[in-house]
Amino acid sequence: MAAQLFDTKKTKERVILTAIENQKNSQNFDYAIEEFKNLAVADNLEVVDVLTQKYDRPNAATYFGKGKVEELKELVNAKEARLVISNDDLTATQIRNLEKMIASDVRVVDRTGLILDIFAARAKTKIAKLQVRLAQKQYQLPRLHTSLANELDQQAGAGGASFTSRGSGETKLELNRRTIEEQISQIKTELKSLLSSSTVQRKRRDNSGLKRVALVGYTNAGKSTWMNRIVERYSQIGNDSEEKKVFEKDMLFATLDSTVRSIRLPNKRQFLLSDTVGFISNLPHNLVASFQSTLEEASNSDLLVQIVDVSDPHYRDMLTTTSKTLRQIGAEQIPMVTIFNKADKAKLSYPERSGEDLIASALDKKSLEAFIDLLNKKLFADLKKVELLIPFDQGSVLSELIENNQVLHQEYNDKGTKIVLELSEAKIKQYQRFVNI
Ligand SMILES: Nc1nc2c(ncn2[C@@H]2O[C@H](COP(=O)(O)OP(=O)(O)OP(=O)(O)O)[C@@H](O)[C@H]2O)c(=O)[nH]1
Ligand SMILES: [Mg+2]
Repeated sequence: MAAQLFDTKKTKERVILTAIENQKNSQNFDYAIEEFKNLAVADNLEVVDVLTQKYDRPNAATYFGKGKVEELKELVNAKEARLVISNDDLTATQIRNLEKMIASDVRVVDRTGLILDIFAARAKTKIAKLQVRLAQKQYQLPRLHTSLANELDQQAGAGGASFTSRGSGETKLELNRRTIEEQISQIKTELKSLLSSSTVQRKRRDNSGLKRVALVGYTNAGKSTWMNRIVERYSQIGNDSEEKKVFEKDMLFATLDSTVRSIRLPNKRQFLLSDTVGFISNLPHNLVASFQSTLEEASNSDLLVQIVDVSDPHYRDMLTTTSKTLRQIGAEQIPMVTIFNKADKAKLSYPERSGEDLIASALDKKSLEAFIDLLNKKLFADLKKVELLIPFDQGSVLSELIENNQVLHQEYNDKGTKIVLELSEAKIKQYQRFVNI
């Protein structure tokens, strides 16, 4: 990847981006190009030009039409680019043909390859690194062709081939196919053993019965920042909240793994909050396991909190991308509130509530309170007020109830302690025998 290969050289790979505008994407085409450019920049590449063509169906052999490929070739020479990236996925044939027609030392890759490259640079934990490597291998396999095979000859056994690296080894396409297949099965085995001993599993098996809230939304919207502000203020264990913080940074895909934290509000209501990987259009989510766990996290929630950067002129497109992704993963039925974040930057007044929405800034204390207020209303709407009578010999039940719930009223009679509190249906069932009727 760019980061691996060029960090030492301190030069950026010069790249030309290419895209086809068709009936389907023409409405948001400008935005699609901007998003594409941002991805390239996130991969430490220097975009020297963008070449587009209006075309309803990409050419099966060369993606672009013949004339356009000529134009691309001239542009590559004029701008001294060594890399061409297509906004659509390319087949092995298209890659091979384009590389042949442009120049032998120019690499052609596609958007999915680019996203995987960014992921490879961002992955920090051993599991995340292996997951991305697995995705890269699975992605390479059907796209294997001679020049990639050369590269793999040199890289076999190393930490995963990046598309900006080049080799000049002997071509052994079949051998390389088998090598990749073996690497895939090795990575899978390694991942399996790592995952079985990791906390990821423990989290999945969580049966605390606590409600789950997932922060979702477009990449760089401020999800991790909200997570950290909430953890700082309301984390279960106050003192080590520093340790519980997640990585927040002004970059695409700062977060690659989902993280779950237990939150306890001053009114004793508790829930699990998860920070997830950011969305972007045409996300290769079936490829990357870290996405799958994120998406699982989102689709197993009781409430989604969508964060959107309202200071971005394209925030409406970002909302559309998020709803499309949620639909794809079958999470569109889960109740959702939307935080129009970075209101400070957008110079809007905040915090301001409108129905299920909140205009807010993650940097503002009042916004945090408004957010918690909204959460309280949405997440705990199913709580019912009940009166329980706890006999005196059931002291531990009473203390557990007091510890975990806000007690609205408490008094004693000759049979035991009478308390009034709000409980979920499930909890009412659990304490059915104490319900005072
Ligand atoms: N001005 C301003 N900046 C914010 C606000 N919320 C977040 N940021 C900044 O936005 C950048 C991105 O924040 P993150 O929390 O990392 O965003 P994310 O949604 O987790 O991004 P990914 O993990 O990359 O998908 C950081 O530099 C934050 O400091 C806000 O309300 N106002
Ligand atoms: Mg994040």
